[in-house]
Amino acid sequence: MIDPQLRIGKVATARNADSGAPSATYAAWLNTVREGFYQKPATAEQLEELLAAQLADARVLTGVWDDSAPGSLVDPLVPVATYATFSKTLNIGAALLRAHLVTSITVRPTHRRRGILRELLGTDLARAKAAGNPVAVLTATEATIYGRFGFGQVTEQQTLHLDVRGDVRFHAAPSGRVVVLDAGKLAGIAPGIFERFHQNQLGSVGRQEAYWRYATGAWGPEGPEPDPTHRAAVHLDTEGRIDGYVTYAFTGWDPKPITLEVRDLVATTAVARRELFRFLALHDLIERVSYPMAAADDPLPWALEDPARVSYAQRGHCLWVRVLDVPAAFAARNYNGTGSFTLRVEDPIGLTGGCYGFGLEDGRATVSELPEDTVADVSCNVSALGPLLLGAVGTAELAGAGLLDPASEQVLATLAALLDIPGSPHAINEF
Ligand SMILES: CC(=O)SCCNC(=O)CCNC(=O)[C@H](O)C(C)(C)COP(=O)(O)OP(=O)(O)OC[C@H]1O[C@@H](n2cnc3c(N)ncnc32)[C@H](O)[C@@H]1OP(=O)(O)O
Repeated sequence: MIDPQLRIGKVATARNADSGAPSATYAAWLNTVREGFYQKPATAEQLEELLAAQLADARVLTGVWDDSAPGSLVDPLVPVATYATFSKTLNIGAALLRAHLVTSITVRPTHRRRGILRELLGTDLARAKAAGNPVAVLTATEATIYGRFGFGQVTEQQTLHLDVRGDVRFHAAPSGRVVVLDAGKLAGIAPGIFERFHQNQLGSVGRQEAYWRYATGAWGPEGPEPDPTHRAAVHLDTEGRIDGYVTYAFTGWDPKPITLEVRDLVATTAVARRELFRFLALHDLIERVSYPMAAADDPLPWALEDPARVSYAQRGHCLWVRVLDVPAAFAARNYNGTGSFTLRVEDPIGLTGGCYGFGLEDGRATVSELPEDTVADVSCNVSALGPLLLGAVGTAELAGAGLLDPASEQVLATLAALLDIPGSPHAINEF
């Protein structure tokens, strides 16, 4: 429960009836989010852009207002906390699972540690479960916040630096061709290429509208305004079909090394990805290509005669997954072969706790809730279910980390044989 003078409500995205402009309530909400992440207030043009993008995402916006604040000092439209959600899909290997995306959480310093986040997230996750979402996902600012709410980290990201001084040699001969194009042309290309990537990449999350605006350079790193430094190229396969794109920018002659920064790189095949990196490496006068969304096990070094040209920085957590419906989520993933086991889940906020029976046949599962007093083969906290669902790490590693508690070594070996499937989850977006 939060303080009684705090009022939680939805923020209408409806436009002002007379002017058609974003409403004052929306503007106050949005600028509170921006303040929470230390961004400048949005201009009228930026507000318009951001509202249009959030409408395209069909976001549900929530605010918390403190009615006890002195009216002479504070605009009553300005909330003390913000919260937003929208709906996309999460690739769990065998299926795209409907996912409840949580974002834009801010609580003003004057109202922190009074349970506002707990109230907003707890209520929202219960609603998301009731609405039939098997999972909720978010990207977190700090790794220590969301485990207590049942989220588990499933992907990492790091910045890849490719030293492109001299001749960068690849093992494979060039394949297909790369075409540099006006970034505006990506409006009709980027969503389809990403969708093909998303269908095949374990851990990928559907992208919000903002990504298509970034792709064309209509939005830049500084926010929703055109970015004249933005460049784009596509890769065409040997049949002339577009199978990947990259957007990038020159970051200036200082500081050194002189860098070409990748804004986004989406490839539907390993060859397209390799060829887009080859294209980036071919730029004269550039010393380094930098790519911020590399996976923990990025394959690029394997493509190079000199893998030591690749180095990494800023490794950190990216995607966090919270299972809301164990039977629905786990019946949708792949397994190895045939077998059975029982799993007990502890859920401190009471959404998924209980005992579940897994019946596996030829790699597919039927998962059902069992009586509370069932003896379980393995038990875990709900926060281990995200990594378990996506195979973010092996079952033995999860147990070794203290996140999974098997009844015996034999049970662990059986679980590893059934659950450990090839592939590592990776997401190339933030939200
Ligand atoms: C998905 C996203 O939007 S990620 C972005 C999150 N937002 C930010 O980082 C912006 C700056 N930070 C904030 O606005 C706030 O400090 C928030 C949102 C992180 C926390 O909001 P609060 O209302 O203060 O959290 P609340 O009081 O409900 O705390 C809930 C629990 O989380 C813990 N917690 C809160 N913030 C943090 C933190 N930064 N690090 C670790 N634990 C935290 C609290 O200790 C509490 O734990 P407990 O209930 O187990 O004792």
